[in-house]
Amino acid sequence: MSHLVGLVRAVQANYYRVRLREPSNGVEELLCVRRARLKKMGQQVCVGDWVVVSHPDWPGQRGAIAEILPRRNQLSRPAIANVDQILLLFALADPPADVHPITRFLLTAEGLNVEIQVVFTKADLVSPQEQQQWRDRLQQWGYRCHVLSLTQGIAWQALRPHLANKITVVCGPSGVGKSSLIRHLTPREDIRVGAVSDHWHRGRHTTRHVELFPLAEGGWIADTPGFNQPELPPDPRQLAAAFPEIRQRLSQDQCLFDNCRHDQEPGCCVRGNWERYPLYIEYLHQLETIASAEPSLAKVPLVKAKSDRQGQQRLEPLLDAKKYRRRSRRQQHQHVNPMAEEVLDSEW
Ligand SMILES: Nc1nc2c(ncn2[C@@H]2O[C@H](COP(=O)(O)OP(=O)(O)OP(=O)(O)O)[C@@H](O)[C@H]2O)c(=O)[nH]1
Ligand SMILES: [Zn+2]
Repeated sequence: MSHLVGLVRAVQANYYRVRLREPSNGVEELLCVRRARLKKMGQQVCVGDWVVVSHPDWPGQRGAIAEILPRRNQLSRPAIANVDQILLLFALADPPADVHPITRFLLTAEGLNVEIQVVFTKADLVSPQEQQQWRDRLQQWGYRCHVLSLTQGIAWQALRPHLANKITVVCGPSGVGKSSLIRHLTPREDIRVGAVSDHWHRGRHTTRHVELFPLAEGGWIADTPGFNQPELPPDPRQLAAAFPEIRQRLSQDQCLFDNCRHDQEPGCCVRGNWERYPLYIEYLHQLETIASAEPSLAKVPLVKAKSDRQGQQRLEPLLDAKKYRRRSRRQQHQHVNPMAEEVLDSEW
């Protein structure tokens, strides 16, 4: 007997809305519960999971989830499995585009290890010059972006090929047009989930409800209402990897120290006058201050607090005995500039 396989589109209380891979008996979706065995094993079903459904009740359009197929990945906030890409949406105006929130969303998305699409909306509210400035800016940061207007119907259709046959999660600040874009992209659908029950509709509009909507070109898209205050990565050591500008510099050059924080260290190839460098430093210091106050994050300390001559506390990099040491003579010949060497000898 062939398995009945489907995609979990939405989770509400103890019910799972499952879109079947192939419609069966004239039914596309089943409202499912989770088999007791899964519950006993503590296996949570989440939106985006591919599942095996058993005990279909075709007239009632009900079923039970018997098995969760292996996940490729899983976002935790909101809980969505098998995500192919994050679509980051920002408005060019109303609310105005601002480097800080844009960077925080980018950092969060970078931490998820999935593809990133950057979209600027409300192009109708700014001049073509301003649109181009943001394009250029993002390009310098290492991202290509789409610029569109929903009210003027400009360019949003060009997004379609980038979404086809993928699970896309839309994130961005409040009011940038996330739900408007999803409404444009998804065909009006008649959700036929039987007598779906009050259970389902109650709480549908809670801010944290996550749902996958089918795209006309194939694939699925989800909004992330209520997740518009992204946090920085919890570990300062992950921060540098989330900046394409830093990745690019490190792919072409090397810092003197293996665990360089790219702050004040001698021989750092990352420090420079690129636009978001001051932002990197600001976030790094914020994270290090938090990490040094939280023992769990400070297992491998990165910084130590030291009083300077004026009695002011400041944070200094702590040297890892093995890693944070001078390079061998041979390596020094290849890389080190004499100034850095001098600082090394006198300070460390
Ligand atoms: N001028 C202009 N307004 C737009 C455009 N797209 C959306 N809007 C308007 O922007 C406002 C916010 O849009 P929403 O789709 O609710 O934004 P959202 O990102 O889902 O907001 P939250 O639900 O708060 O997260 C609405 O009044 C839309 O009509 C656009 O391209 N141009
Ligand atoms: Zn460095």
